[in-house]
Amino acid sequence: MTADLRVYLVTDPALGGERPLEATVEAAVVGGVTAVQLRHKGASPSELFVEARRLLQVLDGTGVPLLVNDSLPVATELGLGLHVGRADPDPVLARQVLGRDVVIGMSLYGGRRLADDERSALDYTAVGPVWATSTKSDAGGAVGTGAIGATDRSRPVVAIGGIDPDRARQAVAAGASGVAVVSAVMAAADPRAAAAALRAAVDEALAARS
Ligand SMILES: Cc1ncc(COP(=O)(O)OP(=O)(O)O)c(N)n1
Ligand SMILES: Cc1ncsc1CCOP(=O)(O)O
Ligand SMILES: [Mg+2]
Repeated sequence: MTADLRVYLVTDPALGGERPLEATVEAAVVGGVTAVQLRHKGASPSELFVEARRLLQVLDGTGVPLLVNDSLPVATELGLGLHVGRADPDPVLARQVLGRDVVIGMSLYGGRRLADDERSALDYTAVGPVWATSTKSDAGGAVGTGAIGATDRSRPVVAIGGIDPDRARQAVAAGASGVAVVSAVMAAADPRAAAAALRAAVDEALAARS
């Protein structure tokens, strides 16, 4: 499936204070987020189901796809896209289970190349952390924008890790199709404005590239 990944919001329940998750996502979509991933490490499948259903309501009619992090059962049950990493479900199996109509992406670490079957299963890959981040404690050190160009580019590449609008511009200039952000939107006082600033930066950098 072709996905618009220009500004890809990855959620984190630990950020945003008292503000409900749905309120942040709704504002971020108004601001210009083009894809949303429900990421809630440590949540039980039933918690993920509840949260995903709420986010589906928020996204209904917007055209913005919802993915879930790590959980093939939740993606399968609710017809969501899926993001997987190193120790997660195999994307080739996930594609067989989920079909062609949802977005599937995978984190690529250490310059790993894609096998042919992975390439055809995946809609995008993610590289990071491009800049240092405190959002994911096991993310490792910053890999820098050079890693974007060095990543297998047979699928669209999304940059993640420490992204703000200025860095979003740099990531796109280095070859990314879009940026994935957690704290820049989830922890923002005004998530709509934060998303709009990121979207403007990405669109500007994409236009400058073409
Ligand atoms: C868009 C995007 N990029 C990278 C990740 C990280 O995935 P992973 O390496 O599996 O780590 P966890 O998110 O599961 O902690 C992501 N979720 N989304
Ligand atoms: C989930 C994930 N994967 C690599 S870095 C990261 C966290 C990025 O969070 P932030 O945008 O707050 O730096
Ligand atoms: Mg994972």
